[in-house]
Order: sequence, then structure tokens, then C-alpha cells
Amino acid sequence: MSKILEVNNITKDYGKFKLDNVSFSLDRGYVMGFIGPNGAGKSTTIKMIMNLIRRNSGEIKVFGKDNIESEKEIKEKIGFVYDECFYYQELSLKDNAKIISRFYKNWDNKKYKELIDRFNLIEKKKVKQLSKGMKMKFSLAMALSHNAEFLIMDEPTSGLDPVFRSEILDLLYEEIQDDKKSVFFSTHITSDLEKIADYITFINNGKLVFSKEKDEIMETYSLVRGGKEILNSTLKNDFISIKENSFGFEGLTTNSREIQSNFKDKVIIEKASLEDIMLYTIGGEKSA
Ligand SMILES: Nc1ncnc2c1ncn2[C@@H]1O[C@H](COP(=O)(O)OP(=O)(O)OP(=O)(O)O)[C@@H](O)[C@H]1O
Repeated sequence: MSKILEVNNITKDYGKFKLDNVSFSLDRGYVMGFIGPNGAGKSTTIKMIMNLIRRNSGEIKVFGKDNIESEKEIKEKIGFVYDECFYYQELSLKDNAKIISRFYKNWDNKKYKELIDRFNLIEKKKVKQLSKGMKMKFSLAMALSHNAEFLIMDEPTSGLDPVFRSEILDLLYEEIQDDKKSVFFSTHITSDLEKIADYITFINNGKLVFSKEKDEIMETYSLVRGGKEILNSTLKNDFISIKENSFGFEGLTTNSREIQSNFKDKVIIEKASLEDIMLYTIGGEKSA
């Protein structure tokens, strides 16, 4: 299977913040969600993949090629959606498309028109007159109109209402059906990932927590609840983190089988959502 993205030991030192030796990779044809709390380093990583900022060390390959040496060739095949709208604000959508389409050999005007219609965008409008959701739709229409093989998106659904979000996810879902396109996108909305991601990469405070297949993650982590009387230090060691209150505890574990067999009906065990995994991992104290 060919790799569409390889991020190897990248580091960016901003002084107060350091993206520290982060590595992960994505195979062609798959969707990877990129999660982490505010300030974790998601945008920094995406900007380095797009060569918008310089890394201090490490290596990034896109389509098997170095992202700096082969920048022009790589970008031709990438659809990029960024949370800050980088179009000409004073120009109409039509004029923006006219200018930007010239940069792409594979510009597909038919597809562009279809997406503009589908999103009910009015081409005469200036970019600055669009709402946040409309800007996102325009960005997506542009990103999907040059036969990109790889979509990279920084928070494409942030600040959008559930109807817009669901429309965007439906469109992405259609786009990946041919198994040739790959998608890498950051988000805070973990429920979006439960729908469409094959892999999840999670960073916290500049460090990689994990980069794994989603199904494996969903099978590995569980939430366990129980009464205070059973929570001794041995049991505490089975948890990634625990919240305690006056009645009992709730904790995230990768060890639910053993806990179940030791404590039987004294505990309630359920699958953890991605949000639970993120919150407990970030919250991170064993004895709250
Ligand atoms: N140009 C810069 N100079 C100094 N520090 C920076 C710069 N850009 C980002 N940072 C810092 O790097 C850290 C990571 O920021 P980044 O935008 O990558 O996080 P993020 O995970 O995308 O967060 P969010 O979810 O809030 O968008 C933050 O502490 C931020 O203040």
C-alpha cells in the first residue's frame, strides 16, 4: 500500500511551545482525523505539511516526495482547506475562481459549477460578504475542483451549524468512495470523526499521544464506573485517568477485561467515545 503522507520526527520550537518529534503516516485511500485540544499543535503540523512554516527538524513526504523539494508538484494534487479564509476578500467568488484556477493544470470547471450550485453559493458575491459557513463551502468547492488526490483541511467544520456540517461530511463521504482520495483533517468535533475517519492521530501539548486505526481505538478504550469502596491503589493503576466524586468513580482504561473479571457486577463498563478518550487523556490525573 502506498503512503500518501509520512511525517517523520518533526519538531518546531516556538520557545513557549514545542511540537516535539511527531511522527505518523497515512496510506492512500484513507481518512485520518487529527485531534487534540486548543494549542496542541494541530495547525502548526498542518502548516508544516503545506510548507507554510519551516520545521526545525524532521522530514515530511507527500506522495512519497519531500514536501519542500517537490512543493509545486505536490500542491498541484492537494486540496487545502484552511480555517482562515485566504481568498481575495474584495473580489467576487467568480473572479477568485478565475484567478486561482489558472494555478491548476487539472482544474475542472464543470465540477466547480456543480459544487457552487449544490452549496447555493452566489458567484457574484464578494468573499467578504459571505458568512463563515459560506466561506467554508467556497473553500471546499475550490479544493475539490482540481482533481486533488489528497485533501488537507484545518478544522473544516468548526463554527458551522449541524446542518452545514452534515452537508460537508456527506460531500466528503462521496468524494472518498472511489478509494483513491485520501483526507487528513483536524477537528474538535470528534463525533464527525466517528462517522468518516479510518485513522485517528491525537496530539496533546506538542506530543503524539497515538496514531491508530479508529476501530482499534474504539475497541481498546472503555469507561468504567464503580463505587468508592472498590477503588484501591491497585485498581487505580489500571486507569489512564480517573474522576472521583463522593459516591464513586469513573475512569478511562485499556484494561476493561481484567477489571470486569475482578469486580464483576460491582462495575459498569461501556465503550469510550473519542471525546471521552480525549478528555480523560488531557485531564490526566490519576487521583482527582
Ligand atoms: N507564529 C507563532 N509564534 C509563536 N508561537 C506560536 C506561533 N504559532 C502558533 N504558536 C503557538 O503554538 C501552539 C500551538 O498552536 P496551534 O495553532 O498549532 O494549535 P492547534 O492545535 O491548532 O490549536 P487550536 O485547536 O486552538 O486551533 C500554541 O501555543 C500557539 O500559541
